[in-house]
Amino acid sequence: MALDPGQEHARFVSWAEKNGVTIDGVAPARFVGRGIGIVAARDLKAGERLVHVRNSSLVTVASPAVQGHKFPGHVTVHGRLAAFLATEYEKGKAVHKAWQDVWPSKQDFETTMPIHWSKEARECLPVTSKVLLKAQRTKLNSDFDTIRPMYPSMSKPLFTYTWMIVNTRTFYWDYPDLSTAHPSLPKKRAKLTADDCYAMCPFMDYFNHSDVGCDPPHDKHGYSITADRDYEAGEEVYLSYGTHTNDFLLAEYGFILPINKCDALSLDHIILPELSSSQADTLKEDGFYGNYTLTPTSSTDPTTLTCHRTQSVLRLLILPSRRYTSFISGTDDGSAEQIIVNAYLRNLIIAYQRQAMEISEAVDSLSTTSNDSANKEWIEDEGVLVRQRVLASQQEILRTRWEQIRGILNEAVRSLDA
Ligand SMILES: C[S@@+](CC[C@H](N)C(=O)[O-])C[C@H]1O[C@@H](n2cnc3c(N)ncnc32)[C@H](O)[C@@H]1O
Repeated sequence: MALDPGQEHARFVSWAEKNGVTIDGVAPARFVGRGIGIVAARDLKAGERLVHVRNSSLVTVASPAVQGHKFPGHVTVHGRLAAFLATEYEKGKAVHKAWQDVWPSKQDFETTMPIHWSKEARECLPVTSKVLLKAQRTKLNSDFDTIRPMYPSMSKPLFTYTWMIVNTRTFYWDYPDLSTAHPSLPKKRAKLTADDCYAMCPFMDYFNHSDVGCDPPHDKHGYSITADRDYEAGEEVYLSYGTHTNDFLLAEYGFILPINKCDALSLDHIILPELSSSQADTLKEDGFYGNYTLTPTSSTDPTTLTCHRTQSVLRLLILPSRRYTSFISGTDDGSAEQIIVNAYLRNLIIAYQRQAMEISEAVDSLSTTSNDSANKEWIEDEGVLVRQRVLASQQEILRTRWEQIRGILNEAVRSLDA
């Protein structure tokens, strides 16, 4: 159900409309469990343009206000935007104050974003989320270290907050006038990487994600969002942030979808320890080391469960190496050995099921007394009840994710047994 979002959102919408955002037929609303999102304010037809955000309303490293900070060349785009927002944040009259006022609070992030969870709760994350989180923390720390000499008084908690705002609220932007956009950006479009292409986009950052939703295409004039289907007044309108698994969404955005057609599980932590060092070398040489996925399926054809890479590594593990070679070279489809490959995969999945049960039990026994769950000042101030509420919401998301994982593994075993 769409609830009234509050006065600060009405103020922001009016600020946005005066600052290059055109809004038609949609409005911000509060949704239980999803914070603020976008609701259809009237019946909408597929293809109708709902939002347009002018190029000059975006905040990118090419925006004059960000360029004004003269960040040294080695500061990443993510770091520049986070430092810019952090310096703006404490100004009572910041240009983007109305926008800032509608962002999630530090406390919201400390509840939902795994980077802020206790070590004990982080230990209960799926392996893929843990790997992403480690990379996220490394990037954040490195960005803070490069920024600190310019702003010695900038606090790490504030920088972490604005860094997470950038992480959860930016869109892919590849600068229409790239050759003059910013001296630290490559001059040729082909040289741009995803790490260069961040834009903060007012109003568009209200949209929540779904695996099926509107796309946010952009051109030199800015971003447009059109309805991907008909909507009835009162329905939530989602964007698709991309083809993301729930483990990715959890680490990078602090939520999971109840049903996610893009979901998949990594089998790396189950398969890689089985490899001898020479098998690992062979796979690296052939470009088949890691990235082994299990795709949810209700099909009784077990070959739809795993990707070609997984089928390849399983063959290297249990068959003579020439059988592996003929499989990866495509001279043999491997069907003669499929039964023993499936049996081996089944054993690996059973081992994964045991781990999933153990971690689910650890989630149930998480407690508010863990060493570092009490180190957030605001939680200390608010006392035991808040700490319990924060923990309960982290446990709920972890329980749900592990139930999903167990469901995928059970389906896989059923499919292999069929
Ligand atoms: C771009 S913002 C969307 C607006 C945000 N809900 C807010 O309150 O400002 C992305 C954040 O919204 C939340 N979110 C997005 N899609 C969601 C979904 N389907 N379910 C739950 N939370 C979602 C997550 O907290 C995510 O980090």
